[in-house]
Amino acid sequence: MNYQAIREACYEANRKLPATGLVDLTFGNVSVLDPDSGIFAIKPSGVDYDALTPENMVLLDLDGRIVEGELRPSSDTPTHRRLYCAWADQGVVSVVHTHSRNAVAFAQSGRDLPCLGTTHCDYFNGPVPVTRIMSVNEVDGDYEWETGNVIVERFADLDPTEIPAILVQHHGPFAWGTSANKSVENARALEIVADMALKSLALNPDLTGAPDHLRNKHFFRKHGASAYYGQR
Ligand SMILES: O=C(CO)[C@@H](O)[C@H](O)COP(=O)(O)O
Repeated sequence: MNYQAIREACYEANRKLPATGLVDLTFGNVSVLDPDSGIFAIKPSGVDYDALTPENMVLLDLDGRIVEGELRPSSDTPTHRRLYCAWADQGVVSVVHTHSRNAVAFAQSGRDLPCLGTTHCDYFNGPVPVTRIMSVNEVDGDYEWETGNVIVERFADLDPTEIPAILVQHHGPFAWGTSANKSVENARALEIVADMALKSLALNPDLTGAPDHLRNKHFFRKHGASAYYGQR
C-alpha cells in the first residue's frame, strides 16, 4: 500500500506550522488519516520543522502500531489516534495540536473560550470547551495522560463537526478538520479568537457571550432568519 498522499499532506501541514505563529520550539504536531485504510501519518517527536521530510513522517494504524517509520511518533500520538477512533466516521481526517499562547491561557485557566462575536461563530458554533483535569495512568512502566479520553468525554453532548477544537485543561488546544489544511485553519482561527476574547474580556470583564442573533448564523443557514424570530 502506498501512503505517499498522507505522508505529503502531513509533511506540508507540519512544515507550515512555524509560519502560522502557532508553535514555539517544537510544541506542535499535525496528523493526517487515510480513512480507507485506517492508517495515519504524524510528525516525529521532537524533530525540528526544518528537518522534516515526507519520508520521516511516522505511519501508524488505529491500534497504535507503527506501520512505517524509523523515528518515534509525536508524544501526542495516542490523542490523535483516540480522536480518529471516535470521529473519523464524521469526516475528521486531520488533527492539530499546538501550545498557541492565547488558547493555552484559556486552557490553563480552566475557562471555556466564549463566543463573543461573529469571527468566533464563523468557525465554532458555540463556546470552545475546556476539558476536566486529566488523570495520569501507569502504562507499561511509563505514564500516559488520558488526553484523548477527556476530549471525547467532553464532546459526549457536543458535535465535533460544529465545534472543531477543544482546550485540554493545563495543557493546550487540539483542533481537527476534514483535511490537513482545514485542521490547521481551525487551529489558527482558535488562536485568533482566543486573542480577541482575552482583549475583549480585559476591556469588559462582564462579557459572557455575543447576543444570540449575532452568533446563530448556523441556525440561520439551517432554518432561515425569519424562523429565528418565530423561535423566540
Ligand atoms: O506538550 C507536549 C509534551 O508535554 C507535546 O505536545 C509537545 O509539545 C510536542 O511533543 P512532540 O510532538 O514533539 O512529541
